[in-house]
Amino acid sequence: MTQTPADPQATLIDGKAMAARVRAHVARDVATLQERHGLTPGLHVVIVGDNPASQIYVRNKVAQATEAGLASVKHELPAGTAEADLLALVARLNADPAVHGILVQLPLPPQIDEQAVIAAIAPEKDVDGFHVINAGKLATGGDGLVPCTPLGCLIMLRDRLGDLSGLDALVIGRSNIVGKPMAQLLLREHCTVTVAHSRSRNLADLCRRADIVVAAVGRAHLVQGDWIKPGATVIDVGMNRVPTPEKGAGKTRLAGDVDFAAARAVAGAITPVPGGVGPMTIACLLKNTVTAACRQAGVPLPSPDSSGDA
Ligand SMILES: Nc1nc2c(c(=O)[nH]1)N[C@@H](CN(C=O)c1ccc(C(=O)N[C@@H](CCC(=O)O)C(=O)O)cc1)CN2
Ligand SMILES: [Mg+2]
Repeated sequence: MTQTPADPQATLIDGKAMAARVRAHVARDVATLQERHGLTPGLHVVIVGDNPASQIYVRNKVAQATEAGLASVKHELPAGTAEADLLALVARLNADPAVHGILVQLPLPPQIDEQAVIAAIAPEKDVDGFHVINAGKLATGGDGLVPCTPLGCLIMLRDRLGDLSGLDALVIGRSNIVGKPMAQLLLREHCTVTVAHSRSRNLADLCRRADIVVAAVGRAHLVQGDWIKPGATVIDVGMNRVPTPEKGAGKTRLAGDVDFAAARAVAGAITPVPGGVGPMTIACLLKNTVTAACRQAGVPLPSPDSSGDA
């Protein structure tokens, strides 16, 4: 899928369609695991409080896991939950052999230390890939569990570009959840990786050199169309709420970190927001749960593929 002079628009990378393919793959693997080993991967999702966006993400996670054949359970705790009570639930799930994956939805209310909760999850059940053991394995070439959003980005990049070896990749953002693991994954793919962030001075110039741009900085439309190298692949992780006064007071819409319309006229391929990285995040959570279950049960993955497995 290359650009032609008659169609100067970049190819749209359809995260929704790709996520459906990943979920179908997961469902086939789950059916095979049940048939061959009597193993049903179990995913437990914990939500504390009533953040409306988190409620939707958790509902989607549990529904999509159930649809793929996983045993999926939601634990809803009130906003005022004490850290000790959440840690007690995590300890109970750690000890339960039917639970292969544990996810605590972020953000957590202010009385709870997120790092303490992440550290309490057994690393082999940490399907978010946030535990320091999994971060360390990713950084040192081990086979831990990889955070879902960067894993989804990598699957999209591989699908679009095939071998990434030698490409110049710019990751904008240095969070533990996206930017840092994304940079590690791209290094593992033999890219030349630059990590920029909100204080980088020469962002436009760094961007103009990049064959791959992953924007994960959380600033709507930061990346301009004329920063994009012609033909580059642009992955927009941004999920920013911007006001839409034309739709009424207080109304908002979702916007990425990239000026989509301007970048699409220059890039070779680009992810939309919504419908790009977001759906892949949840699909990769299901994929990680199957990986975790196979490792805990000591059975091989039914269909090991090359699409970003850790
Ligand atoms: N424990 C975790 N907490 C959080 C994570 C995470 O990976 N693990 N990531 C985000 C939220 N998130 C998943 O939890 C997530 C966010 C967005 C989407 C998504 O599909 N977005 C849609 C648009 C949704 C909308 O209209 O608001 C899209 O991009 O098409 C999926 C998952 C923070 N917390
Ligand atoms: Mg907090």
